Amino acid sequence: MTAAPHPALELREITAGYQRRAPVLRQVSLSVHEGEAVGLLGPSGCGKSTLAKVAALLHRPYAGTVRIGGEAARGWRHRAPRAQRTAVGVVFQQPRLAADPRLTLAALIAEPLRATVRAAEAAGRAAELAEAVGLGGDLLGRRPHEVSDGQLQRACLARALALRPRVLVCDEMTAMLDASTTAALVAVVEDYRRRSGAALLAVGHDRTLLERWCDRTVELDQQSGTRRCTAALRSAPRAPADTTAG
Ligand SMILES: Nc1ncnc2c1ncn2[C@@H]1O[C@H](COP(=O)(O)OP(=O)(O)OP(=O)(O)O)[C@@H](O)[C@H]1O
Repeated sequence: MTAAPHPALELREITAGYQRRAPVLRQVSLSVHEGEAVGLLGPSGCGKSTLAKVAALLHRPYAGTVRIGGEAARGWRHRAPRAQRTAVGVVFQQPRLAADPRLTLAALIAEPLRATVRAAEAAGRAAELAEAVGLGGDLLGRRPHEVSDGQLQRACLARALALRPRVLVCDEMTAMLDASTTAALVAVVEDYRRRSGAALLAVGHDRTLLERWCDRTVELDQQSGTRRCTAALRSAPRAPADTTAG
């Protein structure tokens, strides 16, 4: 009998927030397996983005364990080992806050590659990634303020995929986008997942989208009576018979 594979992403009993005595998340556990897509829903302010940041090794929890591919996180933010940092790609809701305004879209996409490959190779790969996310070559020389939110989000997704992450965290990636751009970006993520077997944690408010997109959804609940919301997870399977993003 072979042992069950480690989840691609495992969050175990995570307690996290911004004040140790009143954490936003209390002992929240969630696993996402290789090739699996999990949608994370819940009311505004209950801690979805906080959990996403913990999963992306960008926010250190007060307690609990994060495992990427079975290996416990060995640091947070820039102190995380490069191999662990690059194993998780992340796309945020607001591309203008996430993207360095000084960089062209080409440089933005290529930046994560520059540590490992020569500039010319990084530029070539950035052009391929841009094409994969539907970003016209004529836009690659522009800076964030010269493109739309949807175009900039496409560049941010291309950047997140540049190092071929084993886990992709999309924190309200499509919240600011119209239906056709949403469908296009979901299709890019799905194509990447199908080819790579990567795990997806997709955070959002759009229940219909996440129930169609993901294999299952989990819900962070707000417990009434607490000053801050405390999370408990409920799980639901994918909506039947519908596998495409609307
Ligand atoms: N940097 C911060 N410093 C202090 N408190 C914060 C910080 N970021 C978030 N919070 C608080 O932590 C709680 C959870 O925030 P979080 O952004 O994780 O919620 P969310 O479920 O993603 O909300 P939304 O759906 O509105 O995006 C909120 O009460 C929020 O005000």
